[in-house]
Parts: sequence; C-alpha cells; structure tokens
Amino acid sequence: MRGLTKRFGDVTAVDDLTFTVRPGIVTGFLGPNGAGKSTTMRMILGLDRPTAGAALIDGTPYHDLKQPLRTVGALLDAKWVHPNRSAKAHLQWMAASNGIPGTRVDEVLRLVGLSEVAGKKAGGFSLGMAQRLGLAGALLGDPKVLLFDEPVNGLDPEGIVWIRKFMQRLAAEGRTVLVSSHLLSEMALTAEHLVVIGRGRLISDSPVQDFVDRASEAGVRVRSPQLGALQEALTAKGIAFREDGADAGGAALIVAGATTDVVGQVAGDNGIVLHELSAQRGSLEDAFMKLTGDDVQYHADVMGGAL
Ligand SMILES: Nc1ncnc2c1ncn2[C@@H]1O[C@H](COP(=O)(O)OP(=O)(O)OP(=O)(O)O)[C@@H](O)[C@H]1O
Repeated sequence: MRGLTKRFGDVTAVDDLTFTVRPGIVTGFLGPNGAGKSTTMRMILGLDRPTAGAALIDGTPYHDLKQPLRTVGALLDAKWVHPNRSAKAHLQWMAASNGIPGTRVDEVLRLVGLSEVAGKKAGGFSLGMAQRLGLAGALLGDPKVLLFDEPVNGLDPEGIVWIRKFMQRLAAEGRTVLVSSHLLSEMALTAEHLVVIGRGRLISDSPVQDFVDRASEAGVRVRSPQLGALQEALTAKGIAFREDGADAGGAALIVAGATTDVVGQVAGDNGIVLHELSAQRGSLEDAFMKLTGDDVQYHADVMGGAL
C-alpha cells in the first residue's frame, strides 16, 4: 500500500495508508469496526478505486494482473454462492470462467475438507462449511497472495481453530497472507505481524509481540500481611503504586512499571513478609484500546463489548 486513500463524500475511510505485507507469515490487519479494513481490501482487489495512492500486488495494480485468480485469492463474504448450486458445480463454474483446469476443483475440495459434501447444494451449508467453500474458491488458482476479511466472524470454536491453522499453513508454504480482524486476542494467536489502523490511518506496523509489549502495562502485583509498611517503603523509594481490589488472598498493590526484583528488594530491605510477588501484563484488548485510543470510531460500550 502506497499512500492509499479512499474518500466516500465527506468520509475518509482510508487515509494515506502505507505498508507492505510480506510472504511466509500471516499478517494481521487489525482495527476497530469502521476503521477501513474492508475498504482497503476491496482496493487491493480492484473492487474500489483509490481516491489517491495505490495498492499494488508484487508491484502491479490488480486490474493489470494477467491472471488475477492465479495471483490473488480472497475470502471476503462467504455467502455469495448460488444457493441451488452444489459446492462442486460452483467451483467448476469459477474454474471454467478463469481458465483453470477442472481437475483443480477436486484438489481444493480435498484441501478444505469438503470432498464428501461436494455434491450437496451450497445453500444448505452451515457458515463453517460456506467459509470452507469460499476458501476453496480462493485457492483455485493456487495464488501466492491470500486476503481474508474477518474470516472467523460467526464461526464456532472448532471452525475458528481450523481456519487459523489453515491460514498459518498457507503462510508456511511461502504465501503472503493478510487477514483482517477487529479482535486483537484472535490476531495474537493467528498472526506473526500486525498492521493496526484506526479511522483509516496507520497506527502500528510491527511484530505482534512488539505491539503488545509497547502498549500493555507491565507491572508487579504484590500481597503482604504488612501492606501499610510496604506502601511506606515504596513511597520512600519514590515508587508509585495503586491498590488492587482484594481477592481471597486479601488486599494487594499493583506497582506499575516495576519489576519483581525491585519490589522484592524493597520488601527484603525492610523486613516485610510477602505472600505474593507476581509479574503482571496488561491484557491484549487493553493494549489495543490504548493504542487505538482516540481513533476508535465506536467505543466498546456502543458495540456491546466488541471493538
Ligand atoms: N460504499 C461506501 N459508501 C460510504 N461510506 C462507506 C462505504 N464503504 C465504507 N464506508 C465507510 O468507510 C469507513 C470504513 O469502513 P470499512 O467497512 O472499510 O471499515 P472496516 O474496518 O472494514 O469495518 P467493519 O469491520 O465494520 O467492516 C466507515 O466509516 C464506513 O461507514
């Protein structure tokens, strides 16, 4: 993506986005609802025309690709198949209209585990099966680049794990895999690299772990029967802390930005007994909220808990 921009009237859906997606790993494309992920993917696929900038595949715009299906496969919306067509007929039609040999149809059906239901009408498929059929279609041309737009939405846990593993396998084969999601927790399990956007703008382009490390609050949770003395000792050392809600073990302190070594040393120096000294890490979703901050178009409470 090079300065990729898309405006719909007054709305700037994608705002001067520049990033590169590399082969061999799964790249997560993360952002809250409305951040511009789908619009970006549609521009990569030539379905929307950029207002400015360009989305290039190996240096070439989608429209200039000689054999698009052999270069890029996409899973955008699983429900667009003809309901009365069988899975196999649907793929045969796709293959025929793209100059792909019919023998490839059985291969992709096997790859996604649909061989046994190949003759059944796609209209009767569960979401998980429809998703597999969409994936089979994306793989027909054996493309080097694959795009997935929110592929796990609505899937059951088994379906989620299956598609996650499948995407990782495709990347391990050396393909370029870009997968969008609004859930950081899901991306942390699926992707190695993360491109994060908010309100169409690039927020972060880094390995998943770096993103989490940068955003999440590292700290120490400490419990003690002499909590008052510990608070005094920490204050004397100029170390900030806050009280954490009491659990079964009693009241605790959270010492942000400190290590267990430091807090343990302060306690030891002052002869304070500790019942717990544990390193804490902020949750992934906290990290996401923190970094997308003002860029979140709809806040979590409006979205019923989902970002
Ligand atoms: N065809 C269109 N006409 C007008 N506005 C649009 C159009 N398509 C998208 N938008 C707007 O562009 C912004 C980005 O939308 P987009 O669907 O790309 O976001 P997204 O990150 O994919 O979110 P979601 O996960 O909710 O689909 C939103 O404000 C949306 O309302």
